[in-house]
Amino acid sequence: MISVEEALARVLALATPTPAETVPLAAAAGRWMAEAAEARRTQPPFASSAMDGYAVQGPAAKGARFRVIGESAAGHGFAGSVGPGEAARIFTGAPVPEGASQVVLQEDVTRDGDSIVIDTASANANIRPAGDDFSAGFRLPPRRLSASDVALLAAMNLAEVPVRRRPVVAIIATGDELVMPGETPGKDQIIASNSFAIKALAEGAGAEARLLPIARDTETSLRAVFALAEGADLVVTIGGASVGDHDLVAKVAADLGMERAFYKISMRPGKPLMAGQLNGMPMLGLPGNPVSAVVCAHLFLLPLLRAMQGDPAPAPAPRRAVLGADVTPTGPRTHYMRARVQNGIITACDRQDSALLSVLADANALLIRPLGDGPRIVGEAVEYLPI
Ligand SMILES: Nc1nc2c(c(=O)[nH]1)N[C@H]1C(S)=C(S)[C@@H](COP(=O)(O)OP(=O)(O)OC[C@H]3O[C@@H](n4cnc5c(N)ncnc54)[C@H](O)[C@@H]3O)O[C@H]1N2
Ligand code: MOO
Repeated sequence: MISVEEALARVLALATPTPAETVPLAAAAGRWMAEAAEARRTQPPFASSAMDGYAVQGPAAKGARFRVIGESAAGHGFAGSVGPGEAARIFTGAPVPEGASQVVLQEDVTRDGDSIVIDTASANANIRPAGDDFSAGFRLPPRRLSASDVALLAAMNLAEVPVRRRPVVAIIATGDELVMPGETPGKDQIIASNSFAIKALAEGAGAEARLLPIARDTETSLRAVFALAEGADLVVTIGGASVGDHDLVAKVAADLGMERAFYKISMRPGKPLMAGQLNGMPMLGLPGNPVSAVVCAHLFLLPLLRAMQGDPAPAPAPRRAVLGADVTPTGPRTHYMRARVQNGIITACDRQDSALLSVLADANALLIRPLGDGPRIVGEAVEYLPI
């Protein structure tokens, strides 16, 4: 069995970035940029008013009087210039007229016909200089686009953006015991659940996920469903990864030409994970136990999907918290304990069986217990991954 770190390195070595495609900005949130973006203009392009008020040659002293000679509104600047003793009515976002150096808030003046008198003096200019936000040529390095990023790209006057094509993930649940939610299971059957978590996680990471039909525990059925994965960028199987007589995924994948990167990791849950390259496409064989599949997805599938979209640092980033309750020593496998973290305090869930979806759904973190770690007590610092 190899370590989690070694397994992650081998999984990431399977990643090839997907090709770039150009999408309209309105469809770009959540996508990974394929290259840096460059601002086509300066923002703001002119010195603009931060307030509604009067543009004057400042600083305007208390009691000073100015004659209002024009108006500058957003989208309609004042063509003239403001001299000593003169003011232009101005609104937020409007260009500051030539000659003006201060915008006095309208709340701080009394208007008297064509004049204003300053009631309250202020040192604030209330002017945003040209280029205060960014200048033409400003570069946004490649990253996964947030809502704020797409607004920034819009302000940079970019209508579309080159991004990595969404990796297409084919998800294959395996097992004679499985039926789809809503169907009527036979007396020995259960509902396929893992596939929905894996699909949701993959989509959350920017992938396009396809749920293929459930493969039955026969070589023929598995082969048939593997064939449906053709054209995907990544194939993920769930279950059938262990050593039982009906665990056929490794055999069928090998028969189909999978070059194995590894099988089995010293981690808990998730020991029987397999990974490799199947006809030029990376393949992850997740264990069937629901929690094992989801833990493996957080640790390996999501980093792989990030790497396929060009993320230069795709590995999970552990955070730190202090223990809210004691934990017992770990065994010979790194243990990813389902846990709840709140306000920097993390507490492992009472029950850690890898079949318990109700516990997983209650958890918001995986408490990382290094293999061979001793007992840890309340207040000790530990690492965790948010889930
Ligand atoms: N003799 C041994 N037995 C097992 C070992 C071992 O080392 N020696 N490892 C155990 C560990 S650890 C795990 S994890 C499981 C993994 O088994 P498989 O990957 O072969 O998964 P299955 O046997 O197909 O299923 C396990 C469990 O999960 C349920 N399952 C499977 N797929 C789904 C799905 N899509 N949705 C919901 N539930 C699913 C399945 O019904 C089983 O209950 O092996 C241990 N055994
Ligand atoms: O390693 Mo298994 O994944 O304990 O349930």
